[in-house]
Amino acid sequence: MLISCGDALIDFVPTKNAEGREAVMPAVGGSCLNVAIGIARLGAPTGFVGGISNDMFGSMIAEHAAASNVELGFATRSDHQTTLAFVRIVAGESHYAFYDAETATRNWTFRRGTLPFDTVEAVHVGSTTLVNDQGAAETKALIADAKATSTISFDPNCRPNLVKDKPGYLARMVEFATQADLIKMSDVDFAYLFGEEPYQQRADAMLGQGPSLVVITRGNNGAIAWHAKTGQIEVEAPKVAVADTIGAGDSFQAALLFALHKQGRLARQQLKDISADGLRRALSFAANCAGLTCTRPGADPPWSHEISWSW
Ligand SMILES: OC[C@H]1O[C@](O)(CO)[C@@H](O)[C@@H]1O
Repeated sequence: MLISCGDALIDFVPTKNAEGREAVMPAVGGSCLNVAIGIARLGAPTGFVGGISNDMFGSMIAEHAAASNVELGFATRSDHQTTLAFVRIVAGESHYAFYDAETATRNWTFRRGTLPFDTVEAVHVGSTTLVNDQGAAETKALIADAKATSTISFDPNCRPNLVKDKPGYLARMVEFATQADLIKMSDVDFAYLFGEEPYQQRADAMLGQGPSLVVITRGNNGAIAWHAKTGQIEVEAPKVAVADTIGAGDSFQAALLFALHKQGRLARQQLKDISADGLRRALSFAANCAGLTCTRPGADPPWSHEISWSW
């Protein structure tokens, strides 16, 4: 099975009501839950680790995840409120205002011994969970136990307005990156973390510290990957009518992990040995799944019956 560990929340997605006035639509989100939902909908057994509230929004999250076939037995349910994220789209980019003090997402603990790591092919971590000290510490403990048997996937999914101490956050992101086998980030995240540094230079530095695959997604400009064995591979994004980009990167990550799983290339050594052709197919599959997600509002990754391309 695959595990995604981190944030689950409700996004309030901008829309218009029948009179054309501004309105918001609640939609289940949170990068790490989106990744779990994306993998499960494509058809691989997937569990979610993180906090889910017992409140009304928490029930909405749990029902939505379960309906997408995500195993929730490893999640921590609590009476803390659900994190809420209000989204505004500015020049095509999603901006988030988080209501996240003392929420269920922050009050999650990794319960040692409860996860069957010997049957877990990969663990995905990242996003807003890593902004606060407790979430980062719990995630580190989970990685320490998972690392011997499972591939570690990481997406910083930076949300700058949550970051209070940027140098500390940057150091933490670099530390998580060195723990990962597979790193994916958007071009916007890259610019936030590393400024004008050339992609290739940073990717090479990351590959030298343990990871075997680094991917940068670039919206409608596709994605570029650097792999220790196959070198640089670039794939295009499909041309689509964009509703919004919420969850597109999460959908990309879910589909990439799913494709590698289907190819039998997700385990650490298998990923190191993947062929250029296999990696290109997996990346194209991911770009197509992300494109489909962009055509619908909120984080709504595709189900296997909705896709025609193969991994
Ligand atoms: O996780 C932080 C935010 O990022 C998203 O996952 C999209 O990538 C949203 O659903 C969420 O509000």
